[in-house]
Formats: sequence, structure tokens, C-alpha cells
Amino acid sequence: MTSTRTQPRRLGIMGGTFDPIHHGHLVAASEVAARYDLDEVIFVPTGRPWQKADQLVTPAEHRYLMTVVATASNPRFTVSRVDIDRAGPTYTVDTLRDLKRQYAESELFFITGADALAKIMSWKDVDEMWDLATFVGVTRPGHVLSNQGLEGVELLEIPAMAISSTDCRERVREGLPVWYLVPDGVVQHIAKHHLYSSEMPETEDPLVSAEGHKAEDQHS
Ligand SMILES: Nc1ncnc2c1ncn2[C@@H]1O[C@H](COP(=O)(O)OP(=O)(O)OP(=O)(O)O)[C@@H](O)[C@H]1O
Ligand SMILES: O=C(O)c1ccc[n+]([C@@H]2O[C@H](COP(=O)([O-])O)[C@@H](O)[C@H]2O)c1
Repeated sequence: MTSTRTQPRRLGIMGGTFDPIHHGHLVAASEVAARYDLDEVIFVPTGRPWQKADQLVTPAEHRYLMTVVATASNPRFTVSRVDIDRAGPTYTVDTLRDLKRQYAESELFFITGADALAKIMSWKDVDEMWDLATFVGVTRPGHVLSNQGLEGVELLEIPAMAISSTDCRERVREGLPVWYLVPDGVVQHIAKHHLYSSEMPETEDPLVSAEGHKAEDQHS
């Protein structure tokens, strides 16, 4: 008798503020997908990134749209609104609980760069997170990748992309190009909506405010 049981789907989760999404994020997702034989990578833009409470963050709908545009050409990349649609500060433990519920039969792999991994012990309910997904830490220029004290966290060297969202925002503000640092559609979205310049981004959605929101709620 032959078994009809299929292997669980292998889902990558790439969480980020994506303000804006750049080729560093896309290469990280693509490389983990290839090395871990993932069926899909779900990009999850944060709603309210509480550890960035000291900075203005672009309205979520713009960050979501840029993520959709950036991932559209890859059939294995999708975008989830779970963090944007959940009220309150964004915690990865909630992201993983929500996605586990949605994809009950799948195995989850959470992708994180070296800088984010170095701070992971400060995340909310960190001990609960380890049971919900396999964590894969990837190299990032300028940051040391280490899983010391993080049992079970796997490490992967990926092609070095010395790009950050902070640098992209500063370049736009200074009138410098971001072509080839971010996907073409993201360059166009930034220009069309005057993001990162002195002009305020327009708002089309009551959920977002013109000046972006401050993620003032923090977990204690
Ligand atoms: N160039 C890169 N190479 C590898 N990983 C990256 C790179 N840029 C970001 N990441 C990872 O992607 C995830 C989301 O990052 P995020 O959206 O905060 O981008 P960022 O460039 O770090 O933004 P910012 O400069 O605004 O802090 C994090 O896990 C981060 O470590
Ligand atoms: O769960 C937490 O407390 C937590 C704290 C900081 C960052 N994270 C997650 O880490 C990912 C990268 O976040 P960021 O702020 O570096 O863009 C994103 O998915 C965040 O939701 C999660």
C-alpha cells in the first residue's frame, strides 16, 4: 500500500519594517528559500515596530504597497497583512501565532539579519517563539552573525548587500538615486508619493496619519 501523506509545506517568514524594502531583504529571502528548500516566503511588514519608537515610520499602507510591488515578480514570494492589521505594537510571537493558525500544516522558518538576531533576546515572549518556527540568522555587512546563547538558531552566509533602509531614506532626502538599491517599482512608488522627502506623504487610508505614526506603545 502506498502512503498518500505529503510533506508539510515549508514557509519562510521575512519580517521587517520595510521602510523601504530593498535588495538586501530580497536577497536574504531568496537565499534562505534556496538553501532551505522553501515553498514560499511570506514578507510581513510590521504594523508598529516598538523598538523603532524613537523614529518616525512611514504609514503602514505605503510600506505594505512597496513590499507588494517589490515581491510581485517572484511566484514564491507573497505578502501578509497580519502585523499591519493587528492593533498595538508588533511582536513576532503574535506574527508566528497568527501564521501558525493560518498555515497549520506548514513548517515555519523565520528569517532575520545579523543585527536583528543580536537583539532577539529583547523581543517579547522570546521563549515561546522558538517552538513556533525555526530561526535562520543571515549575514549582513557591518554586523557580526552569532547564535551564541541562542540554542536552535541556525546561521547562513548570504551574498553581502551593503544596503539599509536608513541609507535609502537619507539618499532620497538628499536627492541621491536609490535605483538598483531598491526594485524599480519601489523607486517609482517613493517618487509618486513623495516619500522620504520634505513633503509629507499623502494619506489615502484612515488608518494612517499624514506624518507617519510613532510606535509609542512598548512592552515592558
Ligand atoms: N542588507 C541586508 N542584508 C541582510 N539582512 C538584512 C539587510 N537589510 C535588512 N536585513 C534584515 O531584514 C529584516 C528587516 O530589516 P528592516 O526592515 O529593519 O531593514 P533595515 O535596512 O535594517 O532598516 P533600517 O535601516 O530602517 O533599520 C531584519 O531582520 C534585518 O536584519
Ligand atoms: O517581537 C518583538 O518584540 C520584536 C522586536 C523587534 C523586532 N521584531 C521583529 O523583527 C523583524 C525586523 O524588525 P525591524 O524593526 O528590524 O524592522 C520584524 O519582523 C519585527 O516585527 C520583533
